[in-house]
Amino acid sequence: MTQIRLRNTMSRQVQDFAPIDPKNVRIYLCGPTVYDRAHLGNARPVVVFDVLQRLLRHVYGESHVTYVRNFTDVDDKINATAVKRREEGAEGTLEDLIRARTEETIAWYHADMDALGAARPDHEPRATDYINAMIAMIERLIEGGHAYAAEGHALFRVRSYKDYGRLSGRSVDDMIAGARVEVAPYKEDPMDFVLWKPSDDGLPGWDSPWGRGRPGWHIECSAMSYELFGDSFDIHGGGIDLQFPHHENEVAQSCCAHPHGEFARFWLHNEMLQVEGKKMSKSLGNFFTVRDLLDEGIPGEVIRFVFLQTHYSKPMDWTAEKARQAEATLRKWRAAVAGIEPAPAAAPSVIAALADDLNTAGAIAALHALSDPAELKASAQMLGLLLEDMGEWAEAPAVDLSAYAEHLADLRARAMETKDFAPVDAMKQALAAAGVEVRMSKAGVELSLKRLDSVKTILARELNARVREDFHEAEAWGAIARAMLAGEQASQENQTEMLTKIQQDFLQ
Ligand SMILES: Nc1ncnc2c1ncn2[C@@H]1O[C@H](COP(=O)(O)OP(=O)(O)OP(=O)(O)O)[C@@H](O)[C@H]1O
Ligand SMILES: [Zn+2]
Repeated sequence: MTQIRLRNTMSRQVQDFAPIDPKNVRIYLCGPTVYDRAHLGNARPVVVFDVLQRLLRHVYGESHVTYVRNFTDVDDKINATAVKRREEGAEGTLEDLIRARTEETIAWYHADMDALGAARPDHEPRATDYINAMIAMIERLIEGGHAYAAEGHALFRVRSYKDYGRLSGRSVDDMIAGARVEVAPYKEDPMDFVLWKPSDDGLPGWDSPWGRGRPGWHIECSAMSYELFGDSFDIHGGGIDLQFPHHENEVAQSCCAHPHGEFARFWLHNEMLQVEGKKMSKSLGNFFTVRDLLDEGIPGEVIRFVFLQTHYSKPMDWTAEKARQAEATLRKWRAAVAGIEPAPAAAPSVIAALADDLNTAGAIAALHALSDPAELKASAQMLGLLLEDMGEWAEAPAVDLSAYAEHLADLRARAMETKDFAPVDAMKQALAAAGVEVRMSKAGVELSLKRLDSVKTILARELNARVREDFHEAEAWGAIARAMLAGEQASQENQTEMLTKIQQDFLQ
């Protein structure tokens, strides 16, 4: 049997993975708070853990894995949207409006993650369906001296758990010194965190021994994983941004409520999708959604491929160039495997890479080396690529390069007379920069396409060159753009319209 090795955040080491019960390997992934569309960063854990569950099913058997990903549907931001809708005249109670908002967001989430080829988990528990389990867990914590009630709240007594800080490698005293804790009059200690808090009238709440209120975020995952998995399970995952405090607090709650269990044996954290060195996040506002990319015509499979080219433990950026290259590779592979049945087994090289702490980049490199299309298909499917139901792609735009070649040949003929080769050089450079490979010899001009930037990008470069008063370069970009537009059979009118629009955009 393949030995899977995984980096365990708890031990900070890559360890051999052995499930508690090989007939039921259990993974829990912290899911989204369903108040809005998922941004691209939110999709990274989904893709990473989708590959992990595929690998586990491959090794332990299709039906021997239980994959759980929750929906957090108790949240101030959800409430705020519902309140706003009610103020705008929407009908129904606040509960109805909240439910409508979460249903809507869950449907978007499913559609977006389906488009990335991520299999739906076996269970998708919603926090609001587990309130009683959360209350029961808090009561156990209070009985055990690990929590206390104060002013309508229930709080976890952090000093009662000696291993607090082990997962994130922080000491309680450092945390206090760093003052990253909220001081509140009802807390015994500033480190203590909320298990239950009162709800204002007019906001959703549930009756509890501490009054009408709602659960804190951390207790949700502890209670839902306990209900579905019991006191010990195999792998707990999420983004590295959740390591502290969310996961640290989950460990404290679960281990204190069920001291005979181990809670999660392995902790796996994916690094962040970044934008210019910063985490993509709603709060920083530096985000775009998965839907934005899909609407731009970027297939979900391309998004998945781009994610998998970086190891999950490394930060990464999204770039248009990465997407372009991923698309080119996938087009090539899709053509190679069209109509072919996948081989019965994936290539050992691909499995070996994945088993080595989910080395997805290594697995992709191994895919490139496969020559049998049936094996390529079976192996790519291990990564959730080349799946049957990912839909047809639009044809790649056929680009006729003859117009460019003719233009370049004309320029060269003219340069032979004038002895001014600057226009030829400018055109060659522009073509290369736009993604066209140029070879010129006595016999003629030979062009081949590696990729081609959009007309809009090219026209922006033309304007840029004009602003710099580099007229040869500007002329070269202009020639490329005209040839492209002609290739796309844009009417003369369209060309002018497009040019004007782009000039306006550019000059803003
Ligand atoms: N930039 C990112 N890169 C990778 N994973 C991320 C990123 N941002 C959030 N995640 C992960 O997405 C999952 C869902 O998180 P959650 O719903 O709490 O995010 P959010 O609150 O909408 O995001 P934000 O962090 O932008 O406020 C979590 O596992 C989280 O770790
Ligand atoms: Zn969680």
